Amino acid sequence: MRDLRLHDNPLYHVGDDTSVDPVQCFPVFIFDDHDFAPRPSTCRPQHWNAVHLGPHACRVLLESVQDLQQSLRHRGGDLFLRTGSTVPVILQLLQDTQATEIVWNEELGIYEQERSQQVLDAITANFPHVTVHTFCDSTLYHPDDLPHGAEEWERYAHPERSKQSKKKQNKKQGKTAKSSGNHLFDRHETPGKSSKNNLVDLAPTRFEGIPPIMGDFRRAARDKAQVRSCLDTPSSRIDYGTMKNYEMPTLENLLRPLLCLSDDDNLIMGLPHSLIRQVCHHAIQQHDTDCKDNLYQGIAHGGETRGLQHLQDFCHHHAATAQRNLACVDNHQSSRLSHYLTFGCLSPRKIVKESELQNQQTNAGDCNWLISHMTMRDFFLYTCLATGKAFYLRDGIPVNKKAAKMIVWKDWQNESVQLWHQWATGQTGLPLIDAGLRELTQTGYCSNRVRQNAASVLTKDLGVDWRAGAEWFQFLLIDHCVGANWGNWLYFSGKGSDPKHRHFRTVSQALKYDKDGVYVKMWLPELRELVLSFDSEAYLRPWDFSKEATRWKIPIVPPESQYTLPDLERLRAEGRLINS
Ligand SMILES: Cc1cc2nc3c(=O)[nH]c(=O)nc-3n(C[C@H](O)[C@H](O)[C@H](O)COP(=O)(O)OP(=O)(O)OC[C@H]3O[C@@H](n4cnc5c(N)ncnc54)[C@H](O)[C@@H]3O)c2cc1C
Repeated sequence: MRDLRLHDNPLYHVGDDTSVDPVQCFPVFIFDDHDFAPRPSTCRPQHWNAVHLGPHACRVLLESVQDLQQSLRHRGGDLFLRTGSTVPVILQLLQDTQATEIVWNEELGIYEQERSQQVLDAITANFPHVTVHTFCDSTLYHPDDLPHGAEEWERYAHPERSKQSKKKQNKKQGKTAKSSGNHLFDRHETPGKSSKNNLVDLAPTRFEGIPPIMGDFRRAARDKAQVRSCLDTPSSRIDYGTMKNYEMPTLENLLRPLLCLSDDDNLIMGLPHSLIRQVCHHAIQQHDTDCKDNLYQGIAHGGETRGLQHLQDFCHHHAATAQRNLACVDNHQSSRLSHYLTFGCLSPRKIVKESELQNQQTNAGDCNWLISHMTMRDFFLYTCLATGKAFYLRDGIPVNKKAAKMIVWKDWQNESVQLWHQWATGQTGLPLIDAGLRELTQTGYCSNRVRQNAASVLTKDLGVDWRAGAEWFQFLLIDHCVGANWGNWLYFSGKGSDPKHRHFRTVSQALKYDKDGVYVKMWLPELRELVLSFDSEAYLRPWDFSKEATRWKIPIVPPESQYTLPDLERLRAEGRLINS
């Protein structure tokens, strides 16, 4: 599901280095029912449901599959579509095609890995002669190229420290696992599996010793691993096979389990079915809407073809002047590449390659930030793999344990459920947060700045279990990716890898990153109607503007807690705080 592209995709190069005859190939995509149907939520299993793939992500997925099918058809092949449950579908396919090899790219997440294991076990049991190849192709660095074992990670993350204790290390070095080199098809056997299979090793034990701090990870990964070169589009040696194909499902079809929720069904994240249906309708409306018609350019479509065009355009015309820190970003201010990466319509190596090309052409570091963000993304993806199930625990994996202890989660009682509802539906009274949740509901996207603030308020101000926020984001985001979403939630809730324990003061953030109030006005029509002021600050903290204050809802957290100390002092000195 996360490799919907032809460029830089090892699936289309299997056999390049071995066989003489062309390889017959049947590219298949399975719409697995489990991805679209409600399942128990992680944080309130008895009462609430969640879904693996929300409506906006479904839309982008469908567009990406459609695009890939078109591209394969242009090459004389096809993308064969199936629906149902992955395991029986694959067994049936092996039966129908009499294939001797099967290849897939791994999805990076613990539950995703469990599914992959189930498929592997079923194949081993039913088709012992079939060889399985698995790849890990959604990260910048290949897992085989990263350091192995705690000592090697430490050595690359802290070369200075390591030099000092070289003597000590030399003794131990014999015990350190060896890196497996830099070959394209290096893979690790999973112990106990048939030796003919070529399986990439993504078990948590493989990543033992991975640094919990982002800077350390990036340094070690950069210094130890090379970014592998991009593969061309499919090998010309592929002979596309033919078999029965099925119709592309419609988005309505995929969203049926959500569109048909009834009173007997558990609520998705405790929220009314009407809201869930509303999100579905937004997604359906945006399907095939041309983003150029959209004033805000907020609708992002899926597919490799669009992804490659957008990447080129962004790197060459906008990356140098991008302002990704703002609350309101269109697709010139921030790259808007995340949904292409999520579904594998673009490979991270392709992004780095295009960035380097632009850097060379301008002899400047226009795209350095983008390259650096690809290693940041790897940090979250690999941390997720390394952490295993602890990644989903309420108390998380804090690097700053002392500070993490200060965050106490409220029990799920009436008060916290109400706070949760207000936050999730964009009714907190804090314009930046409410605008963010509304934008997410309608489009499936909001900027990194807004995501950070929303996470900080829910966890550090309201004390609501971070996993509820992560699951609601999982439902809403077009670019949902387990490592990036859950990892960032852990980070900003104070239960993850943020050593500084950042606490965002949302009003001050709005004063800095949405200073003209463009963003909040765009997403909060009621604020626009209520506040008719020339002073843009009135939109960012309406309760402090006398006329409007009486009619604007009082924020659910004390407003003064949402200013930095310098802002609070300045505004107090100027006599501009009325209700704070
Ligand atoms: C609470 C929270 C949840 C998030 N959930 C996701 C998610 O599910 N999927 C996702 O791709 N990103 C997630 N992010 C990270 C980030 O917000 C988005 O990647 C970014 O906003 C997407 O917009 P863009 O493509 O224009 O990014 P840009 O700012 O242009 O960055 C370029 C690329 O770098 C990567 N990137 C940037 N920041 C991060 C980051 N903090 N963590 C990981 N990768 C990053 C993304 O692939 C992004 O496309 C989350 C951040 C927070 C705070």
